[in-house]
Amino acid sequence: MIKLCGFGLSNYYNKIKLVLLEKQIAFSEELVYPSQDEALLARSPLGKVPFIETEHGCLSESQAILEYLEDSYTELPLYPRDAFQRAKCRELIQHVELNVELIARRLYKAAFFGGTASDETRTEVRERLELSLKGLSKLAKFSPYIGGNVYTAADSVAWIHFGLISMTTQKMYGEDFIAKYLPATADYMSMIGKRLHVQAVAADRANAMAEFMANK
Ligand SMILES: N[C@@H](CCC(=O)N[C@@H](CS)C(=O)NCC(=O)O)C(=O)O
Repeated sequence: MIKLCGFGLSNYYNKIKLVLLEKQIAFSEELVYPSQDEALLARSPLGKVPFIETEHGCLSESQAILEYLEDSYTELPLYPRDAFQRAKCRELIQHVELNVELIARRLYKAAFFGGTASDETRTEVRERLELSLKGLSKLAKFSPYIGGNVYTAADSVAWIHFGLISMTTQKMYGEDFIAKYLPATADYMSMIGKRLHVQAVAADRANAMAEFMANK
């Protein structure tokens, strides 16, 4: 059985958890926090989460994990069948993660964990986020799903990251950039939020947050 390793506040961990649930793949979970411990580095080379344990060995990087799950468990596909549409789905995921989430990530410490961000960082992140979100607004369809009329892996990814990015920009700039540049996300997020497995992930994440706050 697949073992998913990481912690419930991690957006990339929750991305894979949601994919496992949507594809109805049996899995167990192991609570693992990122670190540079040798024991962890042997399982995840940068000490990051998530990673999964499979019968073949460990696998890190959430997108490699998602594609492994998609290739190995074909019954409930999360990518379209058509090659071009599959590529469009991957294109959306790449834009959300590389051009938006990874940029916003530079502010997470300052926004949520008592860190600081210089004025230069704040300005640079703002400019890059605004450009990227304008670009994403040209790609995202929200009709009603992000890539069109079928729920795909890109929706699992978008739902997970959009919420966190909204909170980050509200905290850092007093403005929700996701709502500003992707206004259709208001209806979209509440529609996706009604899905059974999305609700399960959201509930587990809320518990993880309560635990984190209690131990702060
Ligand atoms: N590209 C990685 C990103 C994973 C990632 O950044 N995970 C965070 C937790 S959400 C982490 O482990 N951070 C610790 C670190 O950067 O050292 C993936 O898609 O799996």
